[in-house]
Amino acid sequence: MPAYKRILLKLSGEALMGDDAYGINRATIVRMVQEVREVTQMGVEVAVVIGGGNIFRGVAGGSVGMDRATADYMGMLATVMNSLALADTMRQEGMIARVMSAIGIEQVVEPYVRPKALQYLEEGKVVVFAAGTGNPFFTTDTAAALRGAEIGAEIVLKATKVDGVYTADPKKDPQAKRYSAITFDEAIGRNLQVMDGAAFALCRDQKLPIKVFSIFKPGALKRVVQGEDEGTLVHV
Ligand SMILES: Nc1ncnc2c1ncn2[C@@H]1O[C@H](COP(=O)(O)OP(=O)(O)OP(=O)(O)O)[C@@H](O)[C@H]1O
Ligand SMILES: O=c1ccn([C@@H]2O[C@H](COP(=O)(O)O)[C@@H](O)[C@H]2O)c(=O)[nH]1
Repeated sequence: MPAYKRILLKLSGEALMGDDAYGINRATIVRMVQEVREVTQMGVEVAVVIGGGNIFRGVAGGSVGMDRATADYMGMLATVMNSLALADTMRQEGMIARVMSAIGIEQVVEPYVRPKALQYLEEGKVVVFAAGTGNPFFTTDTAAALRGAEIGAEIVLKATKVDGVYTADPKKDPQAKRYSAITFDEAIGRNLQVMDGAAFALCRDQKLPIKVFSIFKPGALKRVVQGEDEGTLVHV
């Protein structure tokens, strides 16, 4: 029995690489999609935001001398590519998905129109929100918070490379301890970098909880959706 009727799932772009150095690993994207399918089969309405870190990060482009806003637009276009790959894999796995872009690219995908997105969700289609917020200087974490709030999702699920929120970055500090739950104020106050501050602040203001869990752990998404103890809950 699912604990939620509608979720916003934020999928790590970087995780799409699997063991490759760059791009989209076929086996990885298929496995991710199969996990999403399991959840849709439980009757949960699923909207997805996928990152672009496997292809391009604006902040990295900016740091090597590119104009930051231009680099960020390239990052947003990277998320469009990932979204197309995700929706196509969903189609191959027997699901119906629609990609909606926050930046105009109409020959490729339809634009984001909130009522249309709501209609798709009510019809049981998976909606993939591409191009982040459509604005530079943001990330897809903030896009997930924004779209999650707009569509009335009950929770934002951040499926990432680590299995929760830690006292420090667990990839850098082996002594870091995982929280099973943490408030938004604490996460913001401690400057925990697992998600950007804008995303935390938006979810806090909208009282939209976030669950952070590992995208690499088989069955973790299903357990989260069933309300089981998995990852870290960030709450008001
Ligand atoms: N306090 C913390 N707790 C957990 N993870 C942290 C913390 N601080 C930093 N991190 C890092 O944050 C990363 C997750 O955020 P990030 O935005 O980089 O990934 P993503 O959303 O999975 O990727 P993408 O941007 O490609 O979609 C983790 O891989 C982890 O190393
Ligand atoms: O609203 C947004 C979302 C993303 N970007 C740019 O895209 C890249 C990739 O997104 P990640 O969340 O880092 O995976 C990001 O680094 C930004 O450069 C953006 O500008 N606005």
